[in-house]
Amino acid sequence: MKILVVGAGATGGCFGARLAAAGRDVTFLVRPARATALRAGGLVVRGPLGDLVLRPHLVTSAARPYDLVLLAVKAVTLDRTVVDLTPAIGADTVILPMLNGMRHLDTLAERFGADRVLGGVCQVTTTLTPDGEILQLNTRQELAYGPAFQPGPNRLAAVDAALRGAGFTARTSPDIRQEMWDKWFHVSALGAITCLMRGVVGEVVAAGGAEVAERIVLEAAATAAAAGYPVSASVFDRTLATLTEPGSRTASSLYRDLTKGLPTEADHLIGDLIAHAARHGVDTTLLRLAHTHLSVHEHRLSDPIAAATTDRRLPDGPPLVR
Ligand SMILES: NC(=O)C1=CN([C@@H]2O[C@H](COP(=O)(O)OP(=O)(O)OC[C@H]3O[C@@H](n4cnc5c(N)ncnc54)[C@H](OP(=O)(O)O)[C@@H]3O)[C@@H](O)[C@H]2O)C=CC1
Ligand SMILES: CC(C)(CO)C(=O)C(=O)O
Repeated sequence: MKILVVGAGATGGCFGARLAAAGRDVTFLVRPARATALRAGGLVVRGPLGDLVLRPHLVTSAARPYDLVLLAVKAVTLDRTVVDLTPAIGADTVILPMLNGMRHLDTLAERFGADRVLGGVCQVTTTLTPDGEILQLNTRQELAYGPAFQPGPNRLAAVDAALRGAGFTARTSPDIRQEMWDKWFHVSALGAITCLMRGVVGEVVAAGGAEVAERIVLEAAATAAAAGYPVSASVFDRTLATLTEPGSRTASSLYRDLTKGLPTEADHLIGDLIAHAARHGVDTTLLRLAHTHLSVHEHRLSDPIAAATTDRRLPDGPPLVR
């Protein structure tokens, strides 16, 4: 099975490297700057499971169809990426997105047809270092997938066979939409509290923020329930425990992007959750606060004037109040 991994970043680089190291036929679609870096230094994955250095097969434009496309870009570049990967989609291509959130499923189905789109949940904690290496922050690496729409791709069994036995847990899901909502609930709540407070979980808890974290978890859970995807008690409890654990260094990719000064998936993750909540009349005051906070960051990235005026003092003048 010919596999195209789109994006050799924190997730695509990690799972793609494992697949390539296991002998699968893997090509990475990357943009030119990433291609240059990977040609110079190789694809490097470091972490508690051991280090891996590969000379991956790279293309900077897709010239032919593949059997399986593993889509591993951030939502912020999704629109551009679906254009770039169009030549890779043939009559029998199956697309497995690794993005957090849900909205990308509709984007992919509208562009390429629902019968070739799988839902996917990617359980890994990885980040790109300034050198472009992939750093795995714990030992969990799991990919779950299943039809996102009915009827689903008829090649699911072949996809499953290609992904299994490559050094990470790969499994089909009986209800991938619920699993995606579970992950979305978790990552949005975690992203909201850590970004809002600008700290990892342990720092927020030490500052007295556990109650705020719990209220954010309740808002996210109420939204999932109202949308028809209630999280189970065990998913709820695990997320609440993760977000309120004293001393924990846990954060999310949303927080890592914010603190690195990068564009974030705020709209895709928290904005879209708020939109679902609004449709069902669910109160999301704290999620909206987090979204506003992140939107200021996004605005500042795209507006050089706002960025340049960060340090401007209030002009001298009469006092505003007595
Ligand atoms: N990191 C994590 O721990 C986890 C992340 N996720 C989710 O996975 C998704 C991907 O995140 P992550 O891997 O961390 O993101 P990264 O930013 O680390 O990687 C994305 C990669 O996509 C590349 N890219 C962007 N546009 C294109 C394009 N048009 N063609 C080819 N390559 C492109 C970028 O390359 P370039 O260098 O050119 O910008 C970048 O290397 C997100 O939705 C995230 O929420 C899910 C689970 C865990
Ligand atoms: C589960 C978690 C929080 C792991 O990093 C994640 O998916 C993310 O950071 O985007």
